[in-house]
Amino acid sequence: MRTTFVVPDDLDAPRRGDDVVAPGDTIPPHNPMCYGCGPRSPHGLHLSMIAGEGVTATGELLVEPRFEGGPGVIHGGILASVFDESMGLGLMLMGLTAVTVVLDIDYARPVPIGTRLRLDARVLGTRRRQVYAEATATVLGADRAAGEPVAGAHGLFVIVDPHAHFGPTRDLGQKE
Ligand SMILES: CCCCCCCCCCCC(=O)SCCNC(=O)CCNC(=O)[C@H](O)C(C)(C)COP(=O)(O)OP(=O)(O)OC[C@H]1O[C@@H](n2cnc3c(N)ncnc32)[C@H](O)[C@@H]1OP(=O)(O)O
Repeated sequence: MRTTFVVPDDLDAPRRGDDVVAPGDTIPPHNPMCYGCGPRSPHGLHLSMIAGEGVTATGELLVEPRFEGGPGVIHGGILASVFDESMGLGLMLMGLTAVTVVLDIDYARPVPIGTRLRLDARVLGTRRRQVYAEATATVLGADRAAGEPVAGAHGLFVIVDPHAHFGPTRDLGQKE
């Protein structure tokens, strides 16, 4: 996967939080109305990720017709949202809240509607409040050479205090 994103070479190793879900368990949505992971979001992606070992997570996404961009293929912005959320859920395994400040997507192949994608996300490391993560999307059930990713992403997230960060906007959120 080609990328122009530069990952610093002096990152601290990511540490899994103490009170987070075990490997093999579903990472809970951080907000039921979240467009990415919220089960109650009316038009959302309803993305779900499973915790892996360390600070890694995997998930699947069926590319539904409502995700169409170019004729018969996924919209690039939808795929960007999928990557943003899959990395965001993955880094919750560190037991902290962080928000995206940089999202970098590499679109390697068109992704047809009806495709089932496997998502692999992992935190690469941290530097002070910065958290670097990456993710890939691979076609499930395809005979594409050795499961080569069709797209990849890097994200830079910044750790925030959730009460301070979301306090001013919390009342604007959709009510369930
Ligand atoms: C309830 C559960 C919810 C859980 C929520 C989980 C969500 C998961 C999935 C969805 C994720 C999203 O889409 S989040 C939505 C989209 N993102 C946002 O709305 C974020 C908007 N941005 C911000 O609010 C602000 O930039 C902050 C709070 C993130 C940072 O501002 P700040 O607190 O003033 O901190 P600041 O000093 O600027 O930056 C901290 C460090 O990060 C670096 N830094 C900051 N921005 C950048 C940048 N663009 N590129 C490089 N580096 C950067 C700085 O150099 C600094 O490094 P150094 O000095 O340490 O070296």
